[in-house]
Amino acid sequence: MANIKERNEIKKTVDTATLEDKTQGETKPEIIREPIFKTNNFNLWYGDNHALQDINLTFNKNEISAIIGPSGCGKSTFVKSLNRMVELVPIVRTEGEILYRDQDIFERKFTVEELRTKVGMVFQKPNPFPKSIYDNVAYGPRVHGIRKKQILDEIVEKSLRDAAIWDEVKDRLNENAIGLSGGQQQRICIARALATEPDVILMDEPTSALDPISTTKVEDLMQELKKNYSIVVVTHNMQQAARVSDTTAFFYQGYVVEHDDTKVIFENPRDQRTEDYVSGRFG
Ligand SMILES: Nc1ncnc2c1ncn2[C@@H]1O[C@H](COP(=O)(O)OP(=O)(O)OP(=O)(O)O)[C@@H](O)[C@H]1O
Repeated sequence: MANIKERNEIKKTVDTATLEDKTQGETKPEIIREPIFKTNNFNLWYGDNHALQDINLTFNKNEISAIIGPSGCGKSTFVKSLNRMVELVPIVRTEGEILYRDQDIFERKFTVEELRTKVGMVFQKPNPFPKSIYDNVAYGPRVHGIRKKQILDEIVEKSLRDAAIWDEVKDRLNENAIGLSGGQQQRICIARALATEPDVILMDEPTSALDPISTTKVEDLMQELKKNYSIVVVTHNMQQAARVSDTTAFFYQGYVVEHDDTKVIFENPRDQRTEDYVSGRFG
């Protein structure tokens, strides 16, 4: 096992460079990891409660980045900081930087609306509007001023296809979305998030209210989506993090204990607390 310094060096190389493996005399496809989000000493307080402490994380484009950790450690708070939704809580105060594509999301010139168009969110409990399936998906584009039926039709179909639910709902687009199963509702919510053409999708425990079959569908969908989007997912389900994610960050009591490739976090973690958590010794 490489020592910490060596492993940091390896990680640095992987994070910033183009990798070529010529060990077998052949060149493997290049792996380029391009940062999409980077936080620099990010801190957050709810009143006096210092809920996030010196968070330094980098998430890469076209990867699934998982956030794990025991209840109350700040996972949801962190993910809601990435699209500034957390600021809806009036007692919130933040310090430090969150860079989205190298741009500080707290800078004046970057509006919250612009940020949330680029960084969509899917919640724990499917929350479709009590409207038709069509109107749920067309909602965001309409807010952005798209009125032409033909364009809306195209966006709705593409979003539902990308969310892997088109075949199930194409003949009932005018039915109320509330009448769908939980798993279908969650994919409608994913389609709704996709309809505004985001770059990043934040998912806060997207399958915790779903049955195992729906969970598998959403996990398969995440694998498809990462080809075109970047995903940050909070999960309580360790197997899910291990199955779907490229990197995993382990949060504990408001700070990041360890962030690395998911394989390392689950098979060879540096920190005893990570080892104890991923092996189910506490949680
Ligand atoms: N709206 C809020 N107002 C005040 N404090 C809050 C609020 N939301 C969260 N907190 C506090 O911030 C800390 C982190 O909570 P958070 O919900 O981010 O944790 P979590 O890891 O997502 O937990 P869980 O896994 O149970 O969802 C906790 O101490 C919590 O009590």
